[in-house]
Amino acid sequence: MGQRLSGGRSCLDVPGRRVPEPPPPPPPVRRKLALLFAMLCVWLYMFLYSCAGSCAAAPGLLLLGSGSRAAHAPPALASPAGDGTPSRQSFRAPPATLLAAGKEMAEGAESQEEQNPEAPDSPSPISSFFSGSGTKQLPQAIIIGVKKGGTRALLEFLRVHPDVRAVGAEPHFFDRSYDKGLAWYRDLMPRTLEGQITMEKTPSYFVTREAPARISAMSRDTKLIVVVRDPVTRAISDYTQTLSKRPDIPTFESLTFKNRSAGLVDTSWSAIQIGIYAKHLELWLRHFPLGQMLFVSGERLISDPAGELGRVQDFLGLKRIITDKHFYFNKTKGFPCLKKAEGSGKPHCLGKTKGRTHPHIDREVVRRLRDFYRPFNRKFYQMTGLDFGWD
Ligand SMILES: Nc1ncnc2c1ncn2[C@@H]1O[C@H](COP(=O)(O)OS(=O)(=O)O)[C@@H](OP(=O)(O)O)[C@H]1O
Repeated sequence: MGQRLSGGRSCLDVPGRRVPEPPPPPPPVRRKLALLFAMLCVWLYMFLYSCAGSCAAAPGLLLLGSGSRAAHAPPALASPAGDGTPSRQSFRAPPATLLAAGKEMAEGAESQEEQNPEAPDSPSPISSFFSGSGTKQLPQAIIIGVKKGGTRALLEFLRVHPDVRAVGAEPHFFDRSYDKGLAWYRDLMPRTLEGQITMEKTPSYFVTREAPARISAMSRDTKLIVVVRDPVTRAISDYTQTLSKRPDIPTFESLTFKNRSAGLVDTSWSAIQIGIYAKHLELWLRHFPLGQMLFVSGERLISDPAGELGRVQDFLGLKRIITDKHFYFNKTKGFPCLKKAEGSGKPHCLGKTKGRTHPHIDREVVRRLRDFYRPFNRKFYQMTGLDFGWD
């Protein structure tokens, strides 16, 4: 008698013969497996595609999928053609004029930020994996100043954001290399995906007479960030930097005055001139509305980095991803540091050239300088609508 596999009669039921090997899984099961496999492939592809930009900027895979690109895209800067060609271009210009000139001995070599290890252009392994994706865009946001304000700290902190891609070194395009043209400038930029913001920082732009018109010619929509710091401390910081390179320069006290007994401050010394923020800001306001500029407190960037970063992310139209969870206070360094740096994912403080010990400055000179800056500071508070509390 034939064996029955199921309750009903089967055409395989042959009387007197054994049932052959069990048949392969019925077609619906195989189809389901194939469908599952296909879905897995599609999901994997979408996952890799969506994280391409985020991974490239994020400290590690922990931030994957946290991107907010499309929802927080900045105003488009790209040309109507979408190839990043700016709508208004300006090529071949004479060299820019530094407003803050003079006292050559205590200037010059220090007009450029020292090469520092926290400003790598070399991408992380993940970034390298995705380096072929995206296109190079002109920056939509620039940290234009001020020198010694805390500009490197701000950029390094911002780079943690998956939607921010920034060039590591200072390009100095709008002050020193403008004649090289916008195509040259754009080529310095990292690749970005749609919705990611391209940024750079060059603090000397804030005191470069030609910079406002030139940036506006690139794009009137460029967002400008200025990190400001008490101009007296800033001047001492500036001097300290120069002193570290040229220990033979005159004292801060002697460089500060044209005539010390008369109390006449030397405004031609760049260390002094850069801190007259109201005067520089006037030039920018001829080309940009105030609302397109964000003033970051250099002091609060140290005391409350997450708070200042919150303001910056809002200004850039970014989701608030960088929070106090990203920072810790390093007692040895005496500054906030990143728990996970962009690229390495390891704890990271800024290098030795940031956070130097300042030399002692005669109290009377500091007092005179405070008196000198007070009216300019007040004007600056008035213009920006922000009281930085330096007086
Ligand atoms: N987190 C953190 N770590 C280290 N340093 C910090 C940080 N936040 C702000 N700062 C302050 O940044 C000052 C240097 O400013 P900049 O980066 O704008 O300098 S530069 O113009 O690019 O040379 C630097 O000035 P000095 O202290 O005078 O060296 C620092 O006070």
